[in-house]
Amino acid sequence: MTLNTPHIAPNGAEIAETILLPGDPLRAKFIAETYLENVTQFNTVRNMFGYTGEFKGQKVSVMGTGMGIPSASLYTHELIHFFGVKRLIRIGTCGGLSDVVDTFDIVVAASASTDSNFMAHYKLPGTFAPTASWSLLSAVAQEAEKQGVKLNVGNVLSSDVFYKSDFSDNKKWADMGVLAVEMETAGIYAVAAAAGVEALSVFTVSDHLFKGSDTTAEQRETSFTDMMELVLPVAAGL
Ligand SMILES: O=P(O)(O)O[C@H]1O[C@H](CO)[C@@H](O)[C@H]1O
Ligand SMILES: O=c1cc[nH]c(=O)[nH]1
Repeated sequence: MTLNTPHIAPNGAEIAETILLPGDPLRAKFIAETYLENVTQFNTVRNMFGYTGEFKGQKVSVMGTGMGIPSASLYTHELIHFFGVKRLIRIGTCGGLSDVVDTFDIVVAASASTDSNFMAHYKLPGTFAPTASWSLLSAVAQEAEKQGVKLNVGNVLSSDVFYKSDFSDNKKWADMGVLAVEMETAGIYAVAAAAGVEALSVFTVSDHLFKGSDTTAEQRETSFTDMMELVLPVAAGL
């Protein structure tokens, strides 16, 4: 039976139980073309490209989520509930907030604060704390140790607002020890938690909101490659 949803139409093509989720669908295409073998494209709806291939013989999918919690939570819901995805690894960019983080560092979200109202729809009798899967987080930490890669593991802010009307809001999150800002993780962690599946977000710091960044194309390329080399063996369960 071929199952399609309003936003994902594989027409019978396989989606792996583990999926990498960049925000940008063109980045999903680049990852499939650069790192995976025996690739098939499983989604083109709204140009939110999705692919399944193999990394060292193990099936892995990769698909864009778009930007923001409404978009990312919609795709992760469909991937989990209609296509049987069990492990979701967001691979994104983020803006550095904390002093301990520098541009091009790798950040791993152990947890995600948010200014979004998304959690309200769960109607919980309190405040939900979106948290990473320990098995994915510990696997990435072990892989980083093996590769000698430095990680910044902690809380990130998943914000609904890229251009804040009051820039000092960023400082308030930084003062709470929040490492970096991005726009999807709290929603992805909540959707995964509600479904009892695993999720983790890993980022490269593309800019720092309080430190000047004088960056080169080569540095950007290297930091992306470092993140991919860290995450791919984990996604493939190697
Ligand atoms: O690089 P991606 O994964 O899209 O992530 C970050 O970049 C976008 C904003 O430019 C937001 O989606 C934010 O979360
Ligand atoms: O969401 C994001 C991503 C990168 N840089 C930012 O400042 N915000």
